[in-house]
Amino acid sequence: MTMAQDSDQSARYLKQAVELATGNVGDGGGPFGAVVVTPDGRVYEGVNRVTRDNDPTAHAEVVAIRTAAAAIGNFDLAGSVLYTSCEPCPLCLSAALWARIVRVHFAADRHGAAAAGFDDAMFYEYFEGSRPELMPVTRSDIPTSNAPFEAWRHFVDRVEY
Ligand SMILES: Nc1nc2[nH]cnc2c(=O)[nH]1
Repeated sequence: MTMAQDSDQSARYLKQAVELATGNVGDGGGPFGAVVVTPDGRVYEGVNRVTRDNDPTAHAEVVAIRTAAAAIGNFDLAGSVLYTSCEPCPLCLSAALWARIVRVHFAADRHGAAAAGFDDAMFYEYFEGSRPELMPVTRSDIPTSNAPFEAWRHFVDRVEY
């Protein structure tokens, strides 16, 4: 594929993600949509389902990743590209990293989301270290802290991910 064809395809999938996001508003969901495209060209869609499913993790990108992984029958989406209507929040970025997504394209950014009342930009500040008060995280190192990892290392049939 030439670079021009590649960028045409990117524009098409990004437009698809934005259309999903806009359509999702009328369906009672948040204004976010996403598309996962696998290396062999299969396309999986996701829309934000947080309020409809009472699931705070049901961001469009996470829904698209879950849909793709379930359809393919593999938790590893290596080589797949994620197109999303809005800059992925830290949750969605983490989901993409765990899925081994190779690249992310987004349309609107965290500031556009903030202007619409969403906390994406604030959560970035938390991860950058400037808003620790948002959610303190503390460690208690108990005697069995590492027992689960020891069990994992010794389990010969483990499926690594
Ligand atoms: N990128 C993104 N940001 C969000 N902020 C709130 N919901 C979402 C979502 O589904 N996707």
